[in-house]
Amino acid sequence: MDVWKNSTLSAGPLGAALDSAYSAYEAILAVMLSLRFVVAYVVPLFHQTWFQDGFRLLLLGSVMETARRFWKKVADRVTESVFTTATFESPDFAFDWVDDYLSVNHAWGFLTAFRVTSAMSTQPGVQLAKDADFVDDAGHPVPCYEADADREEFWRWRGHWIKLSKKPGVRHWKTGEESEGVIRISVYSWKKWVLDALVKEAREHYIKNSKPRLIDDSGAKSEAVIIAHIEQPDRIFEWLCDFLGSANAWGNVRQLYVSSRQTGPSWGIDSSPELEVVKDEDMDDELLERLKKRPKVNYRPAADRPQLFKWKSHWVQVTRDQGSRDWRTGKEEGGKLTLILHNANRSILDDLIEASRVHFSKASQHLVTIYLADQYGSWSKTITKARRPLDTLILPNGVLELLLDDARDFMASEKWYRTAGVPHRRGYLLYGMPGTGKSSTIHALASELMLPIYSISLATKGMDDSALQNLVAETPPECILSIEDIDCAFPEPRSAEDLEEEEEGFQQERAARRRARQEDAEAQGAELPEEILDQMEGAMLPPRTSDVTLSGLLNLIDGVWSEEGRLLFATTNHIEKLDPALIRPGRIDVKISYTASTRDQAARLFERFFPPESYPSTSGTGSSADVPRLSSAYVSVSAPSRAADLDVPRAFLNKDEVHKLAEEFAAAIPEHKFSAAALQGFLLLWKSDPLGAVSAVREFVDNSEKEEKERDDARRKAAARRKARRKQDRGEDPEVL
Ligand SMILES: Nc1ncnc2c1ncn2[C@@H]1O[C@H](COP(=O)(O)OP(=O)(O)OP(=O)(O)O)[C@@H](O)[C@H]1O
Repeated sequence: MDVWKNSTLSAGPLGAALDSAYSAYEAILAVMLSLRFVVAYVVPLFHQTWFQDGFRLLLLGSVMETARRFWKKVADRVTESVFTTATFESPDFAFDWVDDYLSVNHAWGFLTAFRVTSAMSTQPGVQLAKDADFVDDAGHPVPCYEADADREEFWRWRGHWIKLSKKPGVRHWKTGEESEGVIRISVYSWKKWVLDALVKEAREHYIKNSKPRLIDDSGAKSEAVIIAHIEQPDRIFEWLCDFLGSANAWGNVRQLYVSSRQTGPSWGIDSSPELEVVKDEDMDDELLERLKKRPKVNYRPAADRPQLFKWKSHWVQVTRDQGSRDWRTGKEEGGKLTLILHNANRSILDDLIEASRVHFSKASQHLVTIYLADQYGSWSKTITKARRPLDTLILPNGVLELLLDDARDFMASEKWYRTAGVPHRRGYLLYGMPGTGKSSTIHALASELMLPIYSISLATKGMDDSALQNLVAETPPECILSIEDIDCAFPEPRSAEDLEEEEEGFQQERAARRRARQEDAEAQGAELPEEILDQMEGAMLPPRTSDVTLSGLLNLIDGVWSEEGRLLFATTNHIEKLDPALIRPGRIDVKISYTASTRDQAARLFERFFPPESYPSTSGTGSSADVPRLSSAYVSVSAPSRAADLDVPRAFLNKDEVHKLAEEFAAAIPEHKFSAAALQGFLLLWKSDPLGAVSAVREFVDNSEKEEKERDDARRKAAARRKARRKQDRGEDPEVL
């Protein structure tokens, strides 16, 4: 038939008939051949006993297999109608609900297959009570058994038989969150409500009692949670750090940074209080006492596994991502906190942030927070100082009251400003010689008005208009914006000689200012590290000019960002350098001049230092230990010897006596000669001996005047030397000095 197949001719009806006939013939032939084969070879086999047995077995097997299949079909049908089956897959929350519920209710009681791990605080508790310690008393991890049911398990729940199986999934390396795990539950009941009730109960149990499994912030569960990222140096970062510390959120943190520096926010991780110094034979009592004063150890959580803590019955997961650290100050920048609320209700996040704000404000109500600007335009450093009572400032009568009333009135009249179409801003300029209380005034006002201070020093190297704009844009509506050394924005063309001279004067001024700040902090029992002092004065090194322009400053004052009820305080030691446009009314509304102390101020300062009924009426208790520390600053003043016997009861100076001493002290001080800072420095030397202070004040004045004269002479000589050098350089004949 190949002929037909390959033929290009059409076969036609006759061809087709012939073809069919031939096919039939072939089929008959095949059947006959098969029959012949069967008769010849197979039939005889049936006479063989072994074949008959084998055949019977085969037949039986087929029948049995058919019956099994039939039964399975029937059983599946019955199961489908009688059982309710559910599958739970991780990382869905439903997996955790039932996983936890089954574990807690010992549903896997007869199971013999487990996955055993050293306990992780994140997983639902098999054989572990919730919130149990996951390490033993010696600090070693305890084992944790988890069901690994590759076969089915039966469990009786509320009168129903339940068939269980579980395939544990894969764990996330960091959070322990599980994925690809499967739990299958079949309830022997066709009523779906039994399964429903089980799932509901498991869910409720999980929400009420269980510590949730940590979750990955990019994971599938994120739809059912709220994830919030908070970055440094935002203020909320600081509130939260403080709050999380108080909520013991870092209680179980395992990776810590340990340092003796006390900078940065408080994380609430304290060193063990029960540590005690044990005296040994190499230790005398003095050393023991000294060792007992343990330095504070600062623990910071490293970027570690997320931590879970409960806040108002809500589970909150927090992860800390570390920013970069300044190698010099150890201060961290660009850190991040990620909060995951195991709840999709956003109002809980609002509540949490509000609670942290309130907590922060309460904790710092006796403190003033000062945010310091860096040259990159961010508020990168924060310091807190004790509040400064107004009466610690000795200013001409009425000045403080005026400032305070004005600021209060301004803050209370936002509506008036709006209705009158006047920009709601108020500018104050405090100007005058260094050390007369300008910064202290801002500090005291901030304390009284309970406002944070945002402090920018225009002398900060690299500060420019755009940094200034960024900084101001980031300040909150209610704050004091303090711009120090505002005159730096107005450099004058100066000769090299002027510059050199100015630099010399500046360095002296700078040293005095640092000393005053350090002493101020010490008087409050604090210590200002060098880097903070640098920052407080903007790490100002020559040239003491700024890249900030007049228009930049005017923009700052006039710009839209200034109309939010902020109090602007500008300070300068050189009002004469300021452009009149900057300080015209509307930009600067109140100008206060700070001068060297009058006699009256000196007397008040003395009385503030020595309250009545606190000091013995005889001299001799001056702390000689203080002298070396401060003497370099305020010429040599000899402290009296500690001759008086402290055990002998003596009368204390009463109000009149103190007043009299104050007048005596003030009489020795020339009017408008010494700044309050200078007088304060002197009085600090005698802080426990008012009589000694009075008897030494004349020497102090004489020495100071002498020193000033020497300084002037030295400055004049240096200037003359420079002039002579320049003449020589020009080839002229230098005058002989
Ligand atoms: N009028 C004052 N009353 C009380 N203490 C003062 C007064 N003036 C200065 N002091 C003290 O002197 C120190 C320095 O004061 P402060 O920094 O306020 O001066 P300042 O005028 O801002 O100086 P500068 O212009 O150098 O910044 C502080 O310890 C402060 O307590």
